[in-house]
Amino acid sequence: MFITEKRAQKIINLLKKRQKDLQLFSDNVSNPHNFSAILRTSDAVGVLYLYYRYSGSDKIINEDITMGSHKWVIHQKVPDEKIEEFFLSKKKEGFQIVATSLSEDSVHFRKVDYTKPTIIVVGHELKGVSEEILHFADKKIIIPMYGMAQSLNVSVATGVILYEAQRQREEKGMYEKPSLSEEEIENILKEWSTENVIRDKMKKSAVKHFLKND
Ligand SMILES: C[S@@+](CC[C@H](N)C(=O)[O-])C[C@H]1O[C@@H](n2cnc3c(N)ncnc32)[C@H](O)[C@@H]1O
Repeated sequence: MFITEKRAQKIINLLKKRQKDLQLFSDNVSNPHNFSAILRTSDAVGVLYLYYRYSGSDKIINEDITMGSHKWVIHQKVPDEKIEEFFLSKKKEGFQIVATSLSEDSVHFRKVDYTKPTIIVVGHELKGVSEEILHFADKKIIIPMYGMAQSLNVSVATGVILYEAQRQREEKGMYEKPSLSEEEIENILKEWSTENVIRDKMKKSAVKHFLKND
């Protein structure tokens, strides 16, 4: 074990609030600031799984923006050739696919029941969500816009939608009852405890400690 009991308890408490059936898919959000802000909001709302497609070559996570939150959200890249398989398997697992789309046939984002197993799809800064993924959407949603600009920044839009999901889930008491089983919590805790994440943190604090006492 690389962590103290106190820290382990803190992680367990966090995992008890994680909403394993509220997931996010980032369809080629390409600006690391945006992607990192999305990760940070996901952590705040209790999202455990964030999937993403990314074709850029830059590092997609900016740690100055995530402020460490990326360590507590499981983020997995889905390769292009696995997109279809990914969404078909999510549907099979019982997830509704809710994709953002600035089109006229989209419904108001608050008209969706986010207490159901849901995967929310947000899209590229210029191109939006790809047709390929819109094809799998059970619902298309829009945040009403009353200004001059046609759309919101993608990380802002994600925050607005995720906090509506959080509001609905809070109302239903879904943060009071863990969605992860004890076994799942134990496995994630084990993984997070031994991952470089925590070892790095320990190393950093050890370095600080040594520096102080130098
Ligand atoms: C800047 S927008 C993309 C605009 C693009 N021209 C389009 O038509 O989709 C980037 C992403 O932010 C999210 N977004 C921005 N404004 C939104 C809104 N009003 N409703 C829903 N999603 C929005 C969506 O995920 C969108 O794919």
